[in-house]
Amino acid sequence: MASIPQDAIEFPISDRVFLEPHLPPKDGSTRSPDKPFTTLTFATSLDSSLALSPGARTVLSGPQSKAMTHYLRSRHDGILVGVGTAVADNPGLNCRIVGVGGYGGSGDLEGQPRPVVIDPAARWDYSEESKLFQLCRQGRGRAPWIITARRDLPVEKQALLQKYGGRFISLDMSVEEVSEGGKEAGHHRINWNDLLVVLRSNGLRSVMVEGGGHVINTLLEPSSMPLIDRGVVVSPARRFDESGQPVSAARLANVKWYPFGEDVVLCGKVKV
Ligand SMILES: NC(=O)C1=CN([C@@H]2O[C@H](COP(=O)(O)OP(=O)(O)OC[C@H]3O[C@@H](n4cnc5c(N)ncnc54)[C@H](O)[C@@H]3O)[C@@H](O)[C@H]2O)C=CC1
Ligand SMILES: Nc1nc(O)c(N)c(N[C@@H]2O[C@H](COP(=O)(O)O)[C@@H](O)[C@H]2O)n1
Repeated sequence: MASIPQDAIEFPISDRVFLEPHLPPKDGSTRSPDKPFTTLTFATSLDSSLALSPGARTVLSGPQSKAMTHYLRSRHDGILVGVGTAVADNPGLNCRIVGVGGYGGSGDLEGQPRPVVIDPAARWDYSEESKLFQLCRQGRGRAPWIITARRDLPVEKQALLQKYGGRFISLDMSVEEVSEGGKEAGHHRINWNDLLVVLRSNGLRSVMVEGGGHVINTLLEPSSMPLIDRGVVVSPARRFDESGQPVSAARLANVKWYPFGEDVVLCGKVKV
């Protein structure tokens, strides 16, 4: 057996049982033939925050639920975050569970998910020192795919990605005009259906969406929420019924709560 890095995490078999009904089927089958099984997962504090302040890397999960996150990662082909999270957290986006590739498993990257970063304007200023690429060099993680609307991609950025087996994937996105501090600005808006189709056509049979806030809130909008197979809710935009009364933005079916170390884990099926 290959040596196991010191940051490897154990996730006991007994703790895996409750998660199984919420996970992508092991045979790779999906509800829809052209899209991956999509799980939305994130940690939230009692006051419903993802982080202490916008863009601050914040550890909310206790050790057991962090281990659960890593186990979930091992069960998905891809992990998706927005560029806000990539910039704020400098994340590894790999899986540290003992037995996956790079953590005592086979020498290759078996069980290691593909990081996917939504970065419409290609603003993420990654380098050789970014944690993701350090892990690639150590054989403990895969290089990211970056989903972008930009066509004129910087050559050096492309070269660095390619060196580690990552790449940019171009996707058409609409641009929304918004007013920011009195100034007009254009914000890209991804079509989640298109994105999932592209990820499936690139070989991902399952995707775990981790955050951050903008990613979660747009995925939970009524038009894209049906694309989620499993997940929970944080703070999506308000919805109103025909008479203008506010209605809850998302509800879950088959809800299960599991006390887990110092945290509580909520799993469910998004009810459309
Ligand atoms: N507690 C948790 O489980 C997690 C917490 N976080 C936290 O979330 C914070 C980052 O959240 P945000 O700033 O909201 O950043 P984000 O990670 O949601 O990224 C936002 C950016 O990604 C792109 N993007 C996202 N959704 C898009 C869409 N539908 N269409 C087009 N482009 C899109 C845009 O460029 C946007 O500016 C950080 O503090 C991070 O630590 C992040 C992941 C998980
Ligand atoms: N499960 C979970 N709990 C928290 O408290 C978190 N802040 C996060 N964040 C997500 O994990 C990424 C960082 O971890 P790695 O370096 O990849 O191990 C971060 O980017 C968020 O996606 N998750």
